[in-house]
Amino acid sequence: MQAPAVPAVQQQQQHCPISVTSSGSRFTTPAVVQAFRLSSSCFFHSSSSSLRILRSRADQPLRRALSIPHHRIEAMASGQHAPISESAAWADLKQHVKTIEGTHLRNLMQDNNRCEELIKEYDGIVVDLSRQRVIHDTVDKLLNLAEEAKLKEKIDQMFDGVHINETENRSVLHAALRAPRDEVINCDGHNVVPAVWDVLDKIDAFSDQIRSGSWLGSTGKPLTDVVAIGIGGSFLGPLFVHTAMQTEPGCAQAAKGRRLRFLANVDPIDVARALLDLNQETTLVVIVSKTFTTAETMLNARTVRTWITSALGVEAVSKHMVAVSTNLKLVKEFGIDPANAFGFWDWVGGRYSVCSAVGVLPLALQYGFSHVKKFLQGAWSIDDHFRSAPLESNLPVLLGLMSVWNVSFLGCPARAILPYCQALAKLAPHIQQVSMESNGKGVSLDGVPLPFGTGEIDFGEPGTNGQHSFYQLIHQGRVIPCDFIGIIKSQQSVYLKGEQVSNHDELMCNFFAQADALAYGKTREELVAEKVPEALIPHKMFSGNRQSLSILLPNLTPYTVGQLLALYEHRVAVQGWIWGINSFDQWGVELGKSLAGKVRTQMNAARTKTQPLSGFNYSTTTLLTRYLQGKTQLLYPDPHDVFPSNVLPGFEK
Ligand SMILES: O=P(O)(O)OC[C@H]1O[C@H](O)[C@H](O)[C@@H](O)[C@@H]1O
Repeated sequence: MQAPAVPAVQQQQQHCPISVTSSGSRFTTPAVVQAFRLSSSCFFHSSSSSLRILRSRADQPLRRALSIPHHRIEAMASGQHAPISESAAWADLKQHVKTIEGTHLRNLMQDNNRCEELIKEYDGIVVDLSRQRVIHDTVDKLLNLAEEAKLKEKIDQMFDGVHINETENRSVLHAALRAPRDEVINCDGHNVVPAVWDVLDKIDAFSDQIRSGSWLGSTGKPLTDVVAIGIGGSFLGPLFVHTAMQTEPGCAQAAKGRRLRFLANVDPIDVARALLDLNQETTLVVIVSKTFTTAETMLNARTVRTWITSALGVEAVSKHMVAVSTNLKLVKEFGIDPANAFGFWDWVGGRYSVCSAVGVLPLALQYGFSHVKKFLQGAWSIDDHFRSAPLESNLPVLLGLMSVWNVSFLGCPARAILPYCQALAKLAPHIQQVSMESNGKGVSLDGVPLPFGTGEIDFGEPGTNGQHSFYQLIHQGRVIPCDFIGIIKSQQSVYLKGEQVSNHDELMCNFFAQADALAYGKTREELVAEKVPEALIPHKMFSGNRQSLSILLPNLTPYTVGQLLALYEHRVAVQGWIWGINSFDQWGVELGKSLAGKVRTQMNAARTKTQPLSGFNYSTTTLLTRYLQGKTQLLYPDPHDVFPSNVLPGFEK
C-alpha cells in the first residue's frame, strides 16, 4: 500500500500563504490553521474556537483563499461530517481517472503480475477483479478512500452493536443471526447470540414436527405444503435461497413430497397462483412480516386465513397458521397463538432478514433444519472474514470499493448481476432490494444533500438467457459493469455421448467468453483481417474496455449460497459507508404507501357510497374515474367473501 496521500487541505495549506490571506483579520493564524486541519478529517467540532473564528464575517477573505465554502463552515459548526467527496482521497481518485482513461483492458490483461494481484480467494471462493479498470495504484487509492471514510471503524461498530442505523436508532446485527452458539455479539449490553439460538432451536423442533407428521392439520392430515406470505425483505431473500436450494440433490431429496410457495403481491392473481391446487387440510401458512403492519401482507394474510377458516373453521387457525415477526403483540391480535410465532429483533433490517426466522422457518419446513444450518454457516464464514481480514484482502471490502470506483469515478451507475447458474435466478431480484433500498439515498448520515449520486441500478438474469436478451447493450451500448458468477461443480450433470462438452461445461464456456469479450472487444484491424465488408465494420466493432468481475464458487450448496449472500450484503454496506449514507433505513418507501392510503379511502367511498372523488390532480382523477367505471370490477359491500377460485377463469372448481 502506498503512503496515504497528503490531505487536500494540507496541500492547500502548503500552497496558501496564510499570513497574506489573513491579513486584515484580527484572528491569529495558528487558530485558523488549526480549524483548517480539522477540516482534513471527516469530523468537525462545533466546540472549536477556530470554527468560531472561521464563521465570523471578518475572515471571509481567508475562507475564500482557503477554498472553504461558507456552507461547509456552517456544517462544521453544527457538527456535520464533510461529504467524502471533499476529501483528499476522493480528489486523488478523481485525478487518477485520467490515468485510467489512458489504459485499455486489452493491455492491462497482459500484465500477469497485475492479474495475479487482483485475483483473491477466501474459503473456496475465487474473486477475479482483473477485468476491473484498475491498476495497482487505483486499489491503493481506493484503500486510502476507505481509510478516509473510517471503514474499518464502521465495520467494527456494526459488529459491536453500535446504533449505526441512526435515523431509526438501531443496531445492525444481521451477522449475529448466523453466529455460532459460542460467539458473543452484544447489542445494548446484552449478548444476542443465545436469543438467536433459542429461535433457531424452536424452528428446528417445529419444522421437525411438521416434516415428521407429529404435528397434524385440524382434520388429522400431515401438512405437506407451506405458503409463506410476505413481501420485500420478507419474501425476496427466502425466495432466492429456496430457488438456489431446490435443485441441489441433498436438498431436493429432503424436500420430496413437500411444496413451498410464496405469496407476496397483493394482486389477487398472486393469491390464485399461490393457492393453486392446494388443499386447506394439508397446508401450513406462514405469515412473515417484520412489522406485521405491511398493508399487502396483512390483506393477503386475512385472505388466506379466510381461505383456511371457510373450509376448516376458525379453530383450524391454531394448526394451520404460524407467524414470523418482531411484533408479537400484533401477531396475537391477528389470532395466532404466540406459541406459534417465531420472533426476531429490530436490529435485523427487513432486506437483511433472510437468516432470521423470516427465511429459516420456511426453508427449514421445506428442506429440514440441518440444510438451513449450513446456509447460516456459509454466511458466517464471510461475516467472520469481513470483520477480521485486512481491507486489502477483504472480499466484500474490495467488491464494494470496485463498485464505488465504477459508480462515483468512472460514471457507471448500473451493475448487471449475471449468474451462470439457473438456481441463482432469484439472486438479482434479491440483491436489487439489498442494494437499491440500502444505498439509493440522497442525503448523508447527517441529513445533508450529497453532491454526488449514491447507489447502483442493479439488474440481472442468469446466463446464458441474458446473452440473448440485454447483452447487446452491454457489449456495444452503455457501459455496465458486470458481475459474472460461475459454479465449478454444477448441482446437476448432463453429458450426452457425442457432444463436445457436457451441458454445464457448455454453460461455463459462455461464462469465460463473455468476460473477455467485454474486456478485449474487437478492433477494425481484426475485422479487416476477417474480410468483413467495409460497410459492416462499424457495426461489428466492439470497443471493449468494459469492466466486469468474476466470482467462482466451488459448487452451489446451502453453504456457498450463504457465502454469496453475505458477500453481497457486506459489499453493499461498504459502499454505503464510503458514500457516508445510512444504508440501513428506507424512508423513501413511505410516501407512496401513505398516498395509497388516501386513494384507498376514496376508492371505498366511491364504490360504496358513490361519492365523487376529490383532492386528486387532473391526471389521477381521470384515470381513477376510468378505473371506477370499469364494468369488470366487483361491487361491494359484497354479501360474502369472494375467493380467487370463484372469480378467476381456470380456478373454478
Ligand atoms: O416485513 P415487513 O414489515 O412486512 O416489511 C416488508 C417490506 O416492506 C417495506 O416497504 C420495506 O421497504 C421493506 O424493507 C420491507 O422488507
